[in-house]
Amino acid sequence: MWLPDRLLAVRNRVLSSPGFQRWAAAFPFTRWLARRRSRELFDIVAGFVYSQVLFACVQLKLFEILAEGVQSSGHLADRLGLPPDEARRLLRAAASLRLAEARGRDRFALGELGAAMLGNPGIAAMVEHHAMAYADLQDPVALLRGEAERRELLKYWAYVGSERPASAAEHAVGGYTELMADSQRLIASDVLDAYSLEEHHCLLDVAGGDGTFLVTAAKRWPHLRVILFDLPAVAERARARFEREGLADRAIAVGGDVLRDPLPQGADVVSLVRVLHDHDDGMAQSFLEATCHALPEGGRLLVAEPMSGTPGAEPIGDAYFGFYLLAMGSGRPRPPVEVEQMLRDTCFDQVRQLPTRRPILTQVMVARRAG
Ligand SMILES: C[S@@+](CC[C@H](N)C(=O)[O-])C[C@H]1O[C@@H](n2cnc3c(N)ncnc32)[C@H](O)[C@@H]1O
Repeated sequence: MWLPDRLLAVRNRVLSSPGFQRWAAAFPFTRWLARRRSRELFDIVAGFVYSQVLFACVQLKLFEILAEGVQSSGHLADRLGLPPDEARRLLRAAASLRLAEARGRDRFALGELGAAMLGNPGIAAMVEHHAMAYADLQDPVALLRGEAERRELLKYWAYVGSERPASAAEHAVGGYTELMADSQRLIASDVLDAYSLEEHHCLLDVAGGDGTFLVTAAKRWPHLRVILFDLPAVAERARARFEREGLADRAIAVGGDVLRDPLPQGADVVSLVRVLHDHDDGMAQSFLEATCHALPEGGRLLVAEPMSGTPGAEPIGDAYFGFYLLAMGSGRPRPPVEVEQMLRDTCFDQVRQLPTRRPILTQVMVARRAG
């Protein structure tokens, strides 16, 4: 065995020995580390229960109620429609997770994380739709083996596994399009802070959802024309959005299927935001090839999505998106080096990864359309 592997095996043998664990928990210099390790492990063990506490808070609109001010648990029980003891149980659980905050013996206020939830309504929408993801993830081994029976997310994401996604009706795309729009608000500004469109004249957002990303870009750069391409029922929503935002003179929405229809011409920069990781390798490559045909030589491609192995956000890319996309039935988070290779294998060069404010939300890569 290679020396580092042998050392790793020794470390793991020591860490898993009950005698060592007892000693480390008692010894003053290792006690803090032992406590941190056991807390980290317990957080993983209990993660589902923590999520369900949050789910209950969101469903009962606890954060909105607490935002009105400090209240007694009895008063909160009435407002939440819960028996007093169970309201207290929920409030204490929420306080332990910093979603709420205990004030005195029996009064509660909004906690730090509850306040952050209120500021980002997209997170609450995500929490509510997780009911489907968790139903699908009930038997992860069956999912990994391709033997799972329940597939709620597959129905929710109407385009996944569909032969003719372009024929998806409005009611089939409405749910996921709204969910994406809610979370896109957080992402768009980080992406556009990482890459300025000042020097570009026309941005084509492929699979751009309801246009939230393009609206943010168009408002930031008043000279910029923007084109959205998505499935017809989704593009229709974007068209209405552009009109509502007063952008109809420089924003258009085109409906179609990236894999069958030509993309609109005329853009000098194309974006794929949270698109590649949604698709298995062959399909993701086809999306990239379509963008090659839409861009002139020297045009730029922006790829923005959470990626595998992001320092400080490893569990988001690899555990959360890895298993979410498994349950959805398509795609996988890729490390930047793989995304770069896919870009080079199509028509792109000068691939660069750009730093983003919150890599936990998205990574950004920019590449040049080669000749
Ligand atoms: C995960 S969402 C991302 C939406 C948006 N870019 C964002 O980040 O909010 C993926 C988008 O791809 C679109 N899409 C999926 N397959 C497509 C296809 N074959 N042609 C065109 N759009 C497609 C979906 O309708 C959806 O809007």
